[in-house]
Amino acid sequence: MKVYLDLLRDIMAHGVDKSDRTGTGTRSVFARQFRHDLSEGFPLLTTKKLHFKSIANELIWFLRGDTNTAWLRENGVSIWDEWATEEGDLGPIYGAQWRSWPTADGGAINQIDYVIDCLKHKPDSRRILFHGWNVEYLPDETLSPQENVRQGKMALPPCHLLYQFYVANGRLSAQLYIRSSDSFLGLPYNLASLALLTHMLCQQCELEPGEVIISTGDSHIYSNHFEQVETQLEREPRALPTLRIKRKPESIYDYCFDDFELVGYEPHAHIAGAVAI
Ligand SMILES: Nc1nc(=O)c2c([nH]1)NC[C@@H]1CN(c3ccc(C(=O)N[C@@H](CCC(=O)O)C(=O)O)cc3)CN21
Ligand SMILES: O=c1ccn([C@H]2C[C@H](O)[C@@H](COP(=O)(O)O)O2)c(=O)[nH]1
Repeated sequence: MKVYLDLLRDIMAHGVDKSDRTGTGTRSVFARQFRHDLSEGFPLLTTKKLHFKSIANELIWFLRGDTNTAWLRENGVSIWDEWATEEGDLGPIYGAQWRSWPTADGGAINQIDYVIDCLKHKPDSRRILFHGWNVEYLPDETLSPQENVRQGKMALPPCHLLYQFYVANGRLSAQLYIRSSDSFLGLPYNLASLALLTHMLCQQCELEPGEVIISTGDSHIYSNHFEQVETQLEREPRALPTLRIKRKPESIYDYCFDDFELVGYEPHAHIAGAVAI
């Protein structure tokens, strides 16, 4: 993933050192974009080993509309634990907004159903998107994630916000806007997750995978990840794996981790880095 490594180089070389909410400190640039053609392989980093199980299960969990960590924990994923209440609640984060964006009359809108319907019946639409930034439920930054959840707010405001889809010549492309991007830890997850979602939508809607495009707002590297980033930049990228989906589930909501197989994933060793809370 040269495009990803180029972004890391760009941030290290041109970034401004800024303070941040977590008190860690970041080096940051604003507004970047990179793209990857899915016919060239599945965009899972090879310059460090990624835990694909966490990535796939997090996406399945979002699609379930789930916002409690219990299901994630049962499925071996701990990446959301630090922000959850003792009961595992995270407030109305991603899954809630994707699957049941609340309406003024007490109803809910399933934005994923809307996207699938567009892809099947109106693929030329310029309105094929879903959004997570529901301002009514954004947290109060002066309170902890857990206090926000207890007040009915999100534990964290969404980072990967806006997913837009585009069909041309039977190929589905997807662009994701990430307002704030932890480029060492979060971004590799966001990229692989976007690619996986695109593959799933292709299978469900009988389309071929096109490009994935990531556009980032505040694109940062935390100061306690600089060393890890340097290590990664010294490594030679390897061939990307390919994704095989072993069966066609009945709907986008029926995938499980075992449906996916990564063929030829031979990354460099994992590089640990602390997550800023
Ligand atoms: N600072 C920060 N960065 C993020 O990327 C992030 C947040 N906060 N808060 C909410 C979610 C949770 N996400 C996370 C949280 C932790 C890891 C992480 O520690 N990943 C390790 C492996 C951990 C594992 O798979 O169990 C890694 O090396 O990738 C990744 C994404 C993405 N988000
Ligand atoms: O999917 C995700 C979720 C979170 N992040 C990162 C981006 C920031 O480093 C933090 C969120 O802090 P804010 O102060 O709310 O921006 O989490 C990510 O990169 N990807």
